[in-house]
Amino acid sequence: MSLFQGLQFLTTVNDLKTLPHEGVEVAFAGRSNAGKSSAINTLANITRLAYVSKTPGRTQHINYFDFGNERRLVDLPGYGYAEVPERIRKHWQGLLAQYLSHRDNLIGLVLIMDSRRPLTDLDRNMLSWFRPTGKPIHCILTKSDKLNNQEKALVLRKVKAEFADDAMITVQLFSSLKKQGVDEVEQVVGSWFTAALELRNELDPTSGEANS
Ligand SMILES: Nc1nc2c(ncn2[C@@H]2O[C@H](COP(=O)(O)OP(=O)(O)OP(=O)(O)O)[C@@H](O)[C@H]2O)c(=O)[nH]1
Ligand SMILES: [Mg+2]
Repeated sequence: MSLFQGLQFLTTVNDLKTLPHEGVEVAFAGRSNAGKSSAINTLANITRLAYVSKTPGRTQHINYFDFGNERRLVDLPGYGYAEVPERIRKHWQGLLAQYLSHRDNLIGLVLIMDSRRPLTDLDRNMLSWFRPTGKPIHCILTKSDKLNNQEKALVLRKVKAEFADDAMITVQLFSSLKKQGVDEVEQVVGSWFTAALELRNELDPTSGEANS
């Protein structure tokens, strides 16, 4: 069975103090309405695993999903939604900064961006908090079904060029609508988990059963 096919909802948390202690996790971050929840549903091949809404700013919690073997996916609250009151926006910004820069369980960041407007200032904030950790980042340019082939090639080239000097950052196009790009996400995220679990087994050979 492919990695995402076994994905199940685990829990919802509202602050950093209640994050699970165990497991390794990959976080999905992105502007509100960029298509995070849709991407998670498409990857898992389940229509209503993560909540998709036409109203931006819907995901205002940290949702945990489980792949099995203590591997988790974290759906972070979308940022940049203007209708959210300033005080709440500040709160989540601070929380995201803390989470991305200090969370030990986190092994990689999937940054979801609308392929029509990637790398906004807020996306760059996320990158600036996470890049110092040295952990890998995979940029997913969503809603690629809205672009023609030439536009797709152009945006892919543009975003790749931004990070040409950083081997820890990879980029791909994705469409939840057309289910395009699923294999590539699987391959990248799968390789992160494999590397993390191998490292854990090297450090603690008694944890080997978690890698079966
Ligand atoms: N055409 C097209 N529309 C998409 C795609 N992915 C998401 N959408 C639409 O974009 C809107 C937002 O999608 P969500 O998945 O809820 O976005 P989100 O990033 O989870 O948003 P928040 O929860 O507010 O942070 C919905 O109307 C989706 O149907 C895609 O690949 N193609
Ligand atoms: Mg969402």
